[in-house]
Amino acid sequence: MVKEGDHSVTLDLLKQKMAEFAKERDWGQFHSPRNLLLALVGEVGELSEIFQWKGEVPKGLPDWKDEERVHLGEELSDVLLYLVQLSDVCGIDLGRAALRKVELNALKYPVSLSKLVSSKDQEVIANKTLVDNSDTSGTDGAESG
Ligand SMILES: Nc1ccn([C@H]2C[C@H](O)[C@@H](COP(=O)(O)OP(=O)(O)OP(=O)(O)O)O2)c(=O)n1
Repeated sequence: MVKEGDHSVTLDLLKQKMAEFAKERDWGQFHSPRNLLLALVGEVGELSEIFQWKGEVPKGLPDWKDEERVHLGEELSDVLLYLVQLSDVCGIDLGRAALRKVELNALKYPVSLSKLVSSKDQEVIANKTLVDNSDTSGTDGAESG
């Protein structure tokens, strides 16, 4: 049984456990990349429902009941477990890929740059991807720099 603060939980362990889970039930036949992606998206929907209509909630969720926290942990886990399985059947080493992405992010958004610009511009940089990908032409088009 996993105890609180147990640092032995790794992506590899989760990958092994989920592969075992699927094998024991002969569910590998259903775990195609597309099916796992759809299951993942479904769980993201369930995760979203927890926050739906609540308005903004403070970090740490100070006012949440224990059972709400447990539920949140379960939905976060479902998302992670499907993501781990999706990566596995696609032959992607998720840990390595994520670590590489962390390094790429650091190159793309250098600390030196964030210290040069105002906090308003930092917000713009942090949301740049969202703005770039948004379809709305009504944004104020604010640019950093
Ligand atoms: N074919 C399947 C079915 C389930 N799971 C695993 C991954 C998730 O961690 C969890 C998802 O189970 P459910 O589909 O029962 O979803 P919930 O646990 O969210 O239940 P519910 O949708 O009833 O709230 O079980 C899996 O790997 N492969």
